[in-house]
Amino acid sequence: MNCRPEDMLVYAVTDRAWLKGESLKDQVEKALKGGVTFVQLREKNLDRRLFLEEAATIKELCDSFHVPFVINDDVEIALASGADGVHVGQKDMDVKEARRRLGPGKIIGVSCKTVEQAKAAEAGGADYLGVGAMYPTDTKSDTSQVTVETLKAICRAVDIPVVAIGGIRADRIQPLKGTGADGVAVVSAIFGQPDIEAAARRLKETAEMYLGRHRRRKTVLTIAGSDSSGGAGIQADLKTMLANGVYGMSAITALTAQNTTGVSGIFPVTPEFLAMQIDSVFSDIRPDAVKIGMVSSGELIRVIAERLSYYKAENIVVDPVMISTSGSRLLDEDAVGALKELLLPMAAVATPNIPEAEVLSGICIRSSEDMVRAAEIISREYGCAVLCKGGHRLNDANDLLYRDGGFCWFMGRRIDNPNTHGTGCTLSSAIASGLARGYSLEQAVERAKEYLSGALEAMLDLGSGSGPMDHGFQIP
Ligand SMILES: Nc1ncnc2c1ncn2[C@@H]1O[C@H](COP(=O)(O)OP(=O)(O)OP(=O)(O)O)[C@@H](O)[C@H]1O
Ligand SMILES: Cc1ncc(CO)c(N)n1
Ligand SMILES: [Mg+2]
Repeated sequence: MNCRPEDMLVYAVTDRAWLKGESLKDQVEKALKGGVTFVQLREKNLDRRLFLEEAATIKELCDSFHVPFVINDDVEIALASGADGVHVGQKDMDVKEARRRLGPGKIIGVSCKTVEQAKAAEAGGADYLGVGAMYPTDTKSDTSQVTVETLKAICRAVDIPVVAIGGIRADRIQPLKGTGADGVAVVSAIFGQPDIEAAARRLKETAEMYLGRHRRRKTVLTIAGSDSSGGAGIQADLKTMLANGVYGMSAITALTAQNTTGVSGIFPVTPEFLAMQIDSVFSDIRPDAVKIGMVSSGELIRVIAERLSYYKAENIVVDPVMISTSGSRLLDEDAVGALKELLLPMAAVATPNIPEAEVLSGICIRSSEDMVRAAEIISREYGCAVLCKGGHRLNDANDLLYRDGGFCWFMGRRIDNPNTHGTGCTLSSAIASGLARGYSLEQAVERAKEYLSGALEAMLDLGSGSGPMDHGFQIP
């Protein structure tokens, strides 16, 4: 599925009729600042050259806000502008033909009024449905109304996200509560308002109030050590998960007596007790993703691998913690083999720092090229994606993701902050949070780096050593 329920929450459809002298770009930017989660460019009579120009402009803007962008009806403009997809009506191009032309990676939305139309659209490959008109609307005069009961029946009948559309305003959202709709698509309730940004924000708050509750909060389990100073380990993980919009849970592998200057003691739990913690969580609240941090011994690693395999855990992020920022060994040397053979093959992604990547790959890393080679060796050897983190480099904070034979760089501006305790724990937990919420690995890494940079830029300065970050920083 290329789009997620949360993308539908506030779906803005443009309408040139509301421009009133400002550009469409300015209007859409205000809507994006107000928090709209999806944008559709709808043009019915615009010259095609201008249509394409407008589409390319809005696409660039939406990309900068990480908001999906589709074109109404016109597949060719969608392809030419690089839009994320199209939205087609019942009288427009058939969804299967649209899929044939757009390919698997694009979003296709389909307008529906009945359960039969909805099921046919889903079967044809639609990624979401637009259902309406829920109320009388000026935007589309030739459309009949859909009842709340029909909307509810459609939401029950399909698994793909559903957005309600047609004459919707903030004061008309409450009747949609409990239908299962994932959000509302609006035109004049945003673009026809004097303060577009404020209108978008009010719609989002109202939609979250009445429609957000049925979308289950995503959950993430961290299996890691406790850092008494709160800057790394499960403490950093849980703070990071909260800040990244998921519900965090923890199974503790070891207690560490630790602060910003070092680790003065490690008290591992027994394998039996670690298994009990994992079982307690999975038997009651299934995690949508799992982050594995500090695991000090091979026997604890074996228990984790066995339990996660039993539960068929998904979206596993393995942070191969070996040495703390303060230089203390956190993984027994004889456990490296178990980590490689048992945990890496289960991982959606492993996130070694440079020293850890050297241990796992067996090569020295002195350059960007070495980072690529090391990540490739680990990825090919253990079958997982590998994000080789660049925090230990001097001039930048670029991280290298290697997966399926290809690689890409995530550029990071070097932040002049000596307090980097827990950066690795924080990044891997933020990645797990993104995977739990349905982002792709690349999107999850990008959002995680954005979060981490903000938490570093907050310049928290605690302790006499390399201090923790400000996890309370919220990304937009
Ligand atoms: N000074 C910095 N400025 C910007 N980003 C940084 C900085 N230091 C680290 N990072 C980023 O933080 C993330 C973690 O990288 P790092 O190499 O610090 O991991 P780590 O050594 O495993 O951390 P930890 O010591 O917490 O285990 C990476 O995305 C890296 O690019
Ligand atoms: C408990 C714990 N896990 C991970 C790290 C890595 O920084 C740390 N310092 N402490
Ligand atoms: Mg680390």
